[in-house]
Amino acid sequence: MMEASAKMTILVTGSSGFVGLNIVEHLLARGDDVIGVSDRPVPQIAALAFAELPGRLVQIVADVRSQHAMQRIMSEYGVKRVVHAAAVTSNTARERTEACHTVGVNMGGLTAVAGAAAALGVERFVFVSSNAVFGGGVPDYALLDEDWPKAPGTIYALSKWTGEMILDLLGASTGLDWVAGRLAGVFGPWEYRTGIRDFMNPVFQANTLAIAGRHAFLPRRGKSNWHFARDAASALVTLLDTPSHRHKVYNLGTPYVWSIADWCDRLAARFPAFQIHVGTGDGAPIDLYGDHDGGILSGDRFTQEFGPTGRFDLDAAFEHLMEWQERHDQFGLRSAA
Ligand SMILES: O=C(O)[C@H]1O[C@H](OP(=O)(O)OP(=O)(O)OC[C@H]2O[C@@H](n3ccc(=O)[nH]c3=O)[C@H](O)[C@@H]2O)[C@H](O)[C@@H](O)[C@H]1O
Repeated sequence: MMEASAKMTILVTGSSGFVGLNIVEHLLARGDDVIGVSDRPVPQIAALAFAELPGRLVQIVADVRSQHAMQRIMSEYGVKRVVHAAAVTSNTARERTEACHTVGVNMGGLTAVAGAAAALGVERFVFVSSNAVFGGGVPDYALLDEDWPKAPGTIYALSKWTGEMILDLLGASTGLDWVAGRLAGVFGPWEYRTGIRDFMNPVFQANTLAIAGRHAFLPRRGKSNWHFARDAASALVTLLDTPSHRHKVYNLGTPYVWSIADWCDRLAARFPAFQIHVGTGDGAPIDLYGDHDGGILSGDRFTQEFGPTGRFDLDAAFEHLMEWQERHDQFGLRSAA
């Protein structure tokens, strides 16, 4: 059962990151006040867009590893609920080369933020986890349930899985009402981490519209299980709104495979003057009509309990991303159309 929405003050860590920005936007749009905490400020373009929304955003640059700092912030602003999305994310240089830092931020940061929330009796805590906990050895496009064997293949993945266990212990000893949403690969608005050349965010150059992907992540064949950022944020906020969840962990993603060719057809129809080039970040071509080459499908438990929020609606996602790019004129879309 979801609670009737009354205006609230919600703390979002990692508020300047890709997923965090989508969560913040969702909350501000429905009128909640957000205390955004991260180690860098929200990009100016996002801050300007968010200023037009009904909710109010207070930005604080702070170290999520400091329980003292987190507790002071929560206490000062009367924070009732927390979404913890700050992390050293996967496939970044730091994650690959500084394991100690990744462990410190992802496990230490989680423990500090959750510890502060527990100490203050915050009513709900959502942890942004990852389906990386399952590792790479899963069957192609199997619909994984939450209890599928874990096999973290990186320190990042291990830090997310351990994070869930930390919360389990902390919840048992303090009564903290926590829940984890394990994200699948996410794409969409506010993707700044890898720059604008990210999967499905088209880049307009001369008369070519390039869709270039994040190295290892982009399927080389024409199917995908990627999850639209707005849907991911909406699913996480649904978990935030729900008291005493039936389960502690939810895989969040699309429960089915969708076609990159369908996405490209829409782009071609929208921008007939452009040639469309589709390739991976390293220049390798993608066979748009080929068979799939693996991925994890998830979101079944979420969909059964909360409805279709976790499903991927290709048309809605396409229109939303086009509208977002038009609004922010990210890629010279106005001159391109
Ligand atoms: O897909 C996923 O599975 C991932 O999705 C999300 O990552 P993204 O949003 O894609 O990553 P990114 O854009 O790099 O933002 C990181 C944010 O953390 C902040 N951050 C980082 C390090 C630090 O020490 N302190 C800090 O505040 C930093 O300032 C920024 O605001 C989840 O948040 C992640 O937990 C993981 O589950």
